[in-house]
Amino acid sequence: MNVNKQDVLQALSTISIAGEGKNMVESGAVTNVMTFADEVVIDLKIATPAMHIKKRAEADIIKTIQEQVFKDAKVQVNISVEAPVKEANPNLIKGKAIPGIKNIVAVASGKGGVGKSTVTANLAITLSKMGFKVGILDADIYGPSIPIMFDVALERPLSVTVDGKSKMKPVENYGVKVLSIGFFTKPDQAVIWRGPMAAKALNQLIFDADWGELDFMLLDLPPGTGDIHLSIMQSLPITGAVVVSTPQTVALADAKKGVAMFQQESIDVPVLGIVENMAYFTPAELPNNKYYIFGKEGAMHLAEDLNVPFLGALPLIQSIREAGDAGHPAALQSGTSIEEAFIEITKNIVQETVKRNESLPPTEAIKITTMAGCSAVK
Ligand SMILES: Nc1ncnc2c1ncn2[C@@H]1O[C@H](COP(=O)(O)OP(=O)(O)OP(=O)(O)O)[C@@H](O)[C@H]1O
Repeated sequence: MNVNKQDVLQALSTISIAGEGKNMVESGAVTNVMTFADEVVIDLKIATPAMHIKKRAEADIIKTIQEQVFKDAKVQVNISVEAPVKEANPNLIKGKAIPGIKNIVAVASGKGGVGKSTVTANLAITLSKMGFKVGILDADIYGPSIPIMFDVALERPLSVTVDGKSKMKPVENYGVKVLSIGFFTKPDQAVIWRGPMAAKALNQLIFDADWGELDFMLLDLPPGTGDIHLSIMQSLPITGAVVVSTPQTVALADAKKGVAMFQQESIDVPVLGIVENMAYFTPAELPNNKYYIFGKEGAMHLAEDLNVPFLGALPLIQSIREAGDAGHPAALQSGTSIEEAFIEITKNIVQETVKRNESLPPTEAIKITTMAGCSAVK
């Protein structure tokens, strides 16, 4: 008997390759059909090299042709594997994803002492007040100050067993989970870290800890732009970075280096924006007076020049320093202008995170913008 090519195609359009929706003719998997009397040769192109998929496709084709076209047909199936070319995704986050942790936001500064940890602590508290699940990983190996700001300096993470593995349980206060490199070093001991060593220690603090579900993990980075930063950035799946600077020229020059560090090819972490800290001084007794001690709007102009978002300004206020030192960050107090300033900055960071995560499922994007009370989603 002569097998008809159209009958073969008709039969093949009733079956599909395992895991694919469309039938194998419509999907383009069948690239050629040749018939010679009772012989049928099928060329098939599939996207996966898995042996069981190949075997199953071959068996299905033979069975279908013999059942639907001619029971004694001699069928030969030539299978080639052609994996689809993956499109480069600029939103792809590098590094191993951490189960349960949705966004890791690194907080950095070029220069030391500009208030990076203060911003991190208050940002975490504001996010938590908005209803997000938040953790801080204090990676500032030169001066881990988060435990003091959260009044947990004397605490130590406990060990818990999760799925048969022993894990560190972050210390928690004010609704924020905290792990700090400071929990494992002596306060008066100068620790000399090399980049890979610091990255390894941080990897343990992330992967060997029971963080649970987190919407945001804030990473308080050490100041500067060195080898340690490179190692940390390359080993963790960071969503984006916030750069803190004062308006002072020397701080701005270093902040510029900080932004450049995130943008360089080997790191390529999106910069969510710049926060201007100590933007002006306002004495408690003269709340309407602003003194631009470190210069005016320098970080704002830097953001414009570098074409990165400006996330907001924070005044230099004695109570911000006092609250941090007392282990009760200023943003915890409601109804103050400091709380308002932190809410504004936090909303902007959430908004930039949603924009950055364009691949975020819409429901998730709406959830996080609604929680922050902003409208990043069109
Ligand atoms: N807006 C502010 N108003 C008043 N004091 C502030 C403000 N921001 C930060 N400070 C104070 O400045 C000091 C340095 O702040 P912080 O430790 O947050 O800086 P840092 O950039 O994290 O420092 P490091 O380089 O050590 O990591 C702290 O005493 C802090 O309380």
